[in-house]
Amino acid sequence: MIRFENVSVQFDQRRVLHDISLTLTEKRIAVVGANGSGKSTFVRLLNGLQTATSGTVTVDDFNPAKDGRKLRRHVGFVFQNPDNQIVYPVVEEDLAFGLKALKLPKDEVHRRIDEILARYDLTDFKTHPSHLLSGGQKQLLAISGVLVMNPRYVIFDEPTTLLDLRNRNRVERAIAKLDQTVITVSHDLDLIADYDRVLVFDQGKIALDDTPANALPKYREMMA
Ligand SMILES: Nc1ncnc2c1ncn2[C@@H]1O[C@H](COP(=O)(O)OP(=O)(O)OP(=O)(O)O)[C@@H](O)[C@H]1O
Repeated sequence: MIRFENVSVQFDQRRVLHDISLTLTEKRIAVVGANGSGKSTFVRLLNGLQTATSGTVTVDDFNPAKDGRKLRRHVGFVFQNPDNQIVYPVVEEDLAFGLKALKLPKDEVHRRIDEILARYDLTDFKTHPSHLLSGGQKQLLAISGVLVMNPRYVIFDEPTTLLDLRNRNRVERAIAKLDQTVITVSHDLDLIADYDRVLVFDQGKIALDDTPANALPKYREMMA
């Protein structure tokens, strides 16, 4: 369970999140809103990439402000641009990178890597240079690098923005199949149309908190 209690975030003199209080228990939660409304700041609070200026964030038994390292294994984060996420020059090395910190037996490391490559049709690219993958394959590799760690939550920050329609659809299907709790920031409203809950951000506050069926038509009106 995720809980925000009176959470605000301020950069210099500017408040970008205002006194957010909520509890998240749903399996698929979408975060939408205009550019600069605070969506990324909100989700970055969930794995300690961002700390609250005031208030408390709790993710299960973790306090992201204090348990950053442990929490990053519990809460995986997929960035918009996979180039910011893929750090090693060869596909299998990139997947092994995070796993090293878990100190797993070698055969378990290989098993997890082979399983995730197979899941996303990347097996043939196991020993390929990561930077030569297509944009869609890179995004799937970035997702694989997060999932191979078996996180409890996966956050996607605009996962389809840079993709063509075919790869967008692949990523949509990949997200839909996940067992984890998923929190997705997106401007792609079709991507989140069947989610359980939508949080609509407006100038650092939650303007709407509802099902997609109720929230999205109102959001479209807000943006008209
Ligand atoms: N590290 C930072 N230092 C200063 N200002 C920041 C920082 N991070 C974000 N901001 C500012 O906070 C506000 C909210 O940014 P945020 O990235 O959370 O918005 P967003 O809703 O995710 O926007 P977008 O849809 O454009 O990605 C913006 O005005 C942004 O410029």
